[in-house]
Amino acid sequence: MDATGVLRIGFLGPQGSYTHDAALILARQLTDRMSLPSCSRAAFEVVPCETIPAVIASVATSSPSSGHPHSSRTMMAGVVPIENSTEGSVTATLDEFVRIATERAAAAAAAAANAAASQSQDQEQARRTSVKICAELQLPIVHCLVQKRQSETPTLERTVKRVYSHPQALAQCREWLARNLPGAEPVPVASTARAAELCQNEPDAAAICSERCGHLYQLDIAARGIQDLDNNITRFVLFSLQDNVLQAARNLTPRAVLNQPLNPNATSVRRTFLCFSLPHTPGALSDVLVVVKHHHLNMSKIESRPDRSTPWRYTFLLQVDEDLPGATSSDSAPAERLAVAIEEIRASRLCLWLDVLGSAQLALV
Ligand SMILES: O=C(O)C(=O)C[C@]1(C(=O)O)C=C[C@@H](O)C=C1
Repeated sequence: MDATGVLRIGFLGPQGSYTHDAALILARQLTDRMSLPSCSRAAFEVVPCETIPAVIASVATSSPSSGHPHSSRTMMAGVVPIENSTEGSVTATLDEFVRIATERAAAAAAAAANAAASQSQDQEQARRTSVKICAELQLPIVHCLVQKRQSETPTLERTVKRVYSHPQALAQCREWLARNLPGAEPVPVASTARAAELCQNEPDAAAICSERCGHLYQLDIAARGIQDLDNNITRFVLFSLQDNVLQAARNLTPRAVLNQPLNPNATSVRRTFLCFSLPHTPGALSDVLVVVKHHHLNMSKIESRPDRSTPWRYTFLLQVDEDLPGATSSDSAPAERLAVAIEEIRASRLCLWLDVLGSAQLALV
């Protein structure tokens, strides 16, 4: 909670974006966990930001560690999309987390070497130092084509010259657009809700967004379920640098369907997000992966992002799930195995640096 007792959570806005849906679900489930004994539920406020970097910056820079401990406008946490099952990674999100990990690693190296970094650098690094991913939510994504309300119902072909949406949403509907609106120009904008907002004033434009978003901006729903794959799911992550949020989120296994009773027998797995840089030597990546394998940890995703300081060099993001069906009962507890694996990678200096971006509990229903 901030000074006003309200949990403020930033999200990629404006209102009506899919990230808004995710932020509302996560905020409700998180505040249920944070409720004080005397009241039923802590209050929350979800706050729209214009871009993914802005969501992350709002959390990293308005925290108590930024020197404003009593600010009533503290952004306690943020929600951003990280991956879609059809189109893959949300690179803007990955690049922001890579930036945080890189700065944190540099700060740790400077502290270790007792380097005399300038004060302003220290402050900038300190702000981002403890941002951690702490929960993951997966939402089914069903896209609609929406248009400004019109009195008659003209055909799509004749009326739509431009289709606004977030690049991920345009890509998830690529085949539908080619089949149904071959003459319309796809126009990428910051979010699906921003797209809906834009086409409120443009009769010859359409937007791709959710049905809720179309209604929110009082638009006509011209077509429903236009994503190319029926099974279209986006993963969102909650992140924070506040101890009470990180603590409350620790065992949170967020569900997309709110009123669904929790299955008491559902098992859950802990997912940890690692980020590292490697020496440019043969076998460097495989040496790290061998450690993960030896400790019976399940690598669920690997991704490399360009290192912005040197062309053709990369930083790696690794997702490790602490449960593997092949692990035997004689193995130590999964969390312990992960800690040992990380320690081994660090002690053997297999990476130039390695940062733990955070962990999230996932329900296996
Ligand atoms: O534009 C939005 O509504 C978002 O919340 C972003 C986003 C994304 O980046 O993947 C979220 C879910 C869908 O996959 C499409 C767009």
